[in-house]
Amino acid sequence: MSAWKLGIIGGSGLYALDGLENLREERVTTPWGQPSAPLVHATLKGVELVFLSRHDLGHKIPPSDINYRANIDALKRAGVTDVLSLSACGSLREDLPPGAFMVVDQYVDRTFAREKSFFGTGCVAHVSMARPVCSRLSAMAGAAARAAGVETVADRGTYLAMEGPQFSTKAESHLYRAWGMDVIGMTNMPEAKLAREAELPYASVAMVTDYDCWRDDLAEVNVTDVLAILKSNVVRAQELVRHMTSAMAGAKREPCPDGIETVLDFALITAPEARDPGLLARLDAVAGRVLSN
Ligand SMILES: CSC[C@H]1O[C@H](OP(=O)(O)O)[C@H](O)[C@@H]1O
Ligand SMILES: Nc1ncnc2[nH]cnc12
Repeated sequence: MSAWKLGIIGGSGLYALDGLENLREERVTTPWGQPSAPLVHATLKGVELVFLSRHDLGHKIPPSDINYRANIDALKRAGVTDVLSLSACGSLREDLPPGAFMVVDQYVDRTFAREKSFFGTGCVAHVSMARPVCSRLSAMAGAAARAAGVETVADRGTYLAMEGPQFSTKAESHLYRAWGMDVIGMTNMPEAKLAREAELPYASVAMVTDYDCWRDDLAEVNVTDVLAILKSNVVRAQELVRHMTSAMAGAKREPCPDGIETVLDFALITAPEARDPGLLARLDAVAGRVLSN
């Protein structure tokens, strides 16, 4: 058994994983409230994984109501070493058609109605988000997407996170293209920021379902069309996960090459005597490594 323990956050259309072994469902709560769904502990190709459905079975939770803090805290408590996010997205680029997968390497966060940090009054921290994803996990995700037979795989690109739940106006869609954004979605922020605060290496595969609404020659994005494309994307995402765990089974896990597992060494600013014991207690999983002595 390798030392990898992969956390997988499944987005729209991906409410469960196929082919899991030694499956055990666990309903947990965290100091931040309840995660979106029960954690599914399992093995795949001999690698331990923990699956969490972001919107819950039946797609009950909208992007703004997802308890991102509870989701990341729960995965951290479950002992995952790495987190892979699988998400539907709209494309802002002609050469990323529906069915293409993009491994995200940058974000622009335009969300505004979500809790974005584990830290706050009584324990202030500022982590770097300059390089928001884990380069090793992202490279593995790109290789696994190709091995899964995905025709168009982009190894990098910027994901614009919008608040939603409404899709964008044409003016917004054109603006984001002018900004050089590649894909658009509603969930990767603050998820990626919180994973970083929790010192969890995070990678995200954005699976294109539509061209949003910037193309005048095509119908504007709507849920019915998204669902039709999602079905085939999800089959390939399941295959991607199988290839990813195969690669992990064959490679001993070394510490994250980007130093993500120790970012809090350089992030806490509140003097020890000024820290709020109540907040410190809630941070036991996320920041216990640096706060426990
Ligand atoms: C069903 S279309 C809009 C919905 O899909 C994406 O969700 P996820 O990132 O969890 O796959 C998008 O962000 C919206 O929440
Ligand atoms: N066009 C779009 N905008 C935001 N989120 C999406 N998820 C899938 N397609 C999307």
